[in-house]
Amino acid sequence: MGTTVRMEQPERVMGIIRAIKEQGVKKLQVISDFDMTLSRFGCNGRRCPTSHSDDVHSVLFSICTTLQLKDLLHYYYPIEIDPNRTLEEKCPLMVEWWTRAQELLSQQKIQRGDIAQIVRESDVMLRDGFNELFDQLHKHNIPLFIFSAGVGDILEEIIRQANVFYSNVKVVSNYMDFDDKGVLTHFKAPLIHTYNKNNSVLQGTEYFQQLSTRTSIILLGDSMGDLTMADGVPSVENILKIGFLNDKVEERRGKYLDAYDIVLESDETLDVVNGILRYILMET
Ligand SMILES: Nc1ccn([C@@H]2O[C@H](COP(=O)(O)O)[C@@H](O)[C@H]2O)c(=O)n1
Ligand SMILES: [Mg+2]
Repeated sequence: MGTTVRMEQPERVMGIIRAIKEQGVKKLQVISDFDMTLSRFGCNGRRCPTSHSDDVHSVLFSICTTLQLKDLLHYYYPIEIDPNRTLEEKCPLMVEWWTRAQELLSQQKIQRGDIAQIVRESDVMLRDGFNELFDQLHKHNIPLFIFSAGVGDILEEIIRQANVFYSNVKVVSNYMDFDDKGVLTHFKAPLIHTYNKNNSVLQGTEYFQQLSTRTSIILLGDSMGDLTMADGVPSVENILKIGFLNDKVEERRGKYLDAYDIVLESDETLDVVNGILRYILMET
């Protein structure tokens, strides 16, 4: 299926991009979701796994756990993306999903040192064009904040194995906690799920405060929950929201077009993002 780029207000979008360019690279920061935004949604006709590893057939997980994680995914994921349910309905169910999945993972006696193997065995893939995105941001000293409800230890290892975990990349996510023998016992608080990716889980990080001069933002997400990721930025002047609409495209298009400035349908690449960045970074 071909890729489609949609915008409800193309003139407004051009205005935001021009304003970001005029403000200059020193004012820019990128805030991005990880799973299904920086990583691919589909590969070879199948769904790619997320950093939760529900679909990873790791020799380190019991078959029973793999099946239970899959059952959870099949039950809760349709709720997560249901455009007809309210946030009030979804939030407690998301907490339930994350809590149950984290408990299952915590029973697996995963060793800190196993994470690299779990990632190597997994089919998780970054979107085509990830090298250009990470390299350009690093070259121009543009901070990249990855705000993910996935598993931080796994996603950090994914970008490390892709050789793009540069010094300008900061990750906030759900992190594993290990005992003194390096065995996973539980996950650290706060629990970050799809619909609480906002300032409420960033207390104490001071990340956005340190970047208070970076008032131009490019926000990348794939969920309606990703739209609040920049809420903690003190004084936003220009924000360009780019949304990957990966699944249930027809049903969700209307809401995505209302919320995101640019909506990318069936696009497994970062080409549009890279094209916009190239234009912004181009010397005039
Ligand atoms: N057990 C779980 C729980 C959630 N997911 C998916 O992970 C995504 C969250 O990560 P982001 O980087 O996108 O914030 C979310 O969209 C869930 O569908 C999962 O795969 N397994
Ligand atoms: Mg996502």
